[in-house]
Amino acid sequence: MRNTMRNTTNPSVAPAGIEPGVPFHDLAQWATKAPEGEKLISTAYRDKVTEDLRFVENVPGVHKPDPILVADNVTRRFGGMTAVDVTHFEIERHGITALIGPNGAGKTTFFNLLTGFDTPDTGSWQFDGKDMAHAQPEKAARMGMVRTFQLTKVMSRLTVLDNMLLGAPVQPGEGMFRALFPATWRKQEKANVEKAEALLERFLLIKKKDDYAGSLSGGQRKLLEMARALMSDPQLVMLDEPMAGVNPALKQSLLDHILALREEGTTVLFVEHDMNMVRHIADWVTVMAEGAIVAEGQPKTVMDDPAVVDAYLGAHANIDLGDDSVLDDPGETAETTETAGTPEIEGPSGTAAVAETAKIAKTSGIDAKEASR
Ligand SMILES: Nc1ncnc2c1ncn2[C@@H]1O[C@H](COP(=O)(O)OP(=O)(O)OP(=O)(O)O)[C@@H](O)[C@H]1O
Repeated sequence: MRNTMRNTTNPSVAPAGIEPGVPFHDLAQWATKAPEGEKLISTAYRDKVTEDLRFVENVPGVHKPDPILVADNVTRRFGGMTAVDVTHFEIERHGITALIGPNGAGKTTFFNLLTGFDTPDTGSWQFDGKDMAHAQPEKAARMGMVRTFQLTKVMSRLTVLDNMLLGAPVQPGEGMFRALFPATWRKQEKANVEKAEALLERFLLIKKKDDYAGSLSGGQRKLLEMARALMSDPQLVMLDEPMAGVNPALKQSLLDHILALREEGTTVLFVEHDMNMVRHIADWVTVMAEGAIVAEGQPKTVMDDPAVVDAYLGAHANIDLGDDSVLDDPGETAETTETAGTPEIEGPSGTAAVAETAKIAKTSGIDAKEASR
């Protein structure tokens, strides 16, 4: 495997703590290791995934060489309508997999099922070899599987830093642990704050850490939600429409963060309608329509397939297939719904806030009362 991790000022010297060829999993440290003005660039995982997927057949439900998630016969019906009917689905470890398809194809419902936010009528799936079919969101998060939402679920009336701390992994028996070992608990809390700050630094939100999350723009909320998802050092991050509502300036930043995740060894599954993004960063594309997986394969093969374009991408196909300039075009405003710098303290309050906080806290297994303090 070729390793091209390099230090941009002195290519022969990797930053301290980063060994060539050795995956570097400590995200918080990663965020602080790159010297000022430099980027760590590695293609080790991209190379591995490209190699692994090179000879995989482009057929729905195909087996992959090193799957981190394997799902079988997952169905979900709403009344008489079948929203999800997936016979077999695998996600290649360390890869970036895009899940695409027309509106109403069942992508979000499938996400909800896999992460324990909804219950299937039938089906089973294993994450890293462990059965997950009945796992609640907090258990899924503890096991290394976290997600973000199409409409961000940041807590408007909590500070940016407190939102980050909601994503910190829970300590087993936290209440008693805290009472019996206050010093150890304080040490853990300090470590969580340090990790949160390092991630905020990396996601360019550190200056906002004491601001209410409600004052962030739409794009910044997406960044915050992604940063919060990383607090538990997940192995698999599932992003539901990360680009929706993000202005072009922040799109590039989001793309870079997703690419960086792969190079740290994190597996990414994302739902997206922005075909330009899919084509730029996906190692593998899976197409859903009417609840089923109807095509999957190498991005180029799938996205250039006229049958897929006509039948499944529909209205989204003409946006930017083949048009690289969309990412850089500052004049593109069609998807820009964010209002950078405009305070918009809305969102949950009172009991609604507590309920909402509890829901988010559950994804990381946090005690809800603690989260809403
Ligand atoms: N809670 C629900 N009750 C009833 N029907 C639902 C529910 N959630 C989803 N559906 C239906 O299930 C189908 C799949 O919806 P889903 O949101 O999963 O599609 P999607 O592919 O994510 O769409 P989009 O790209 O627009 O987000 C749709 O017909 C939707 O109306």
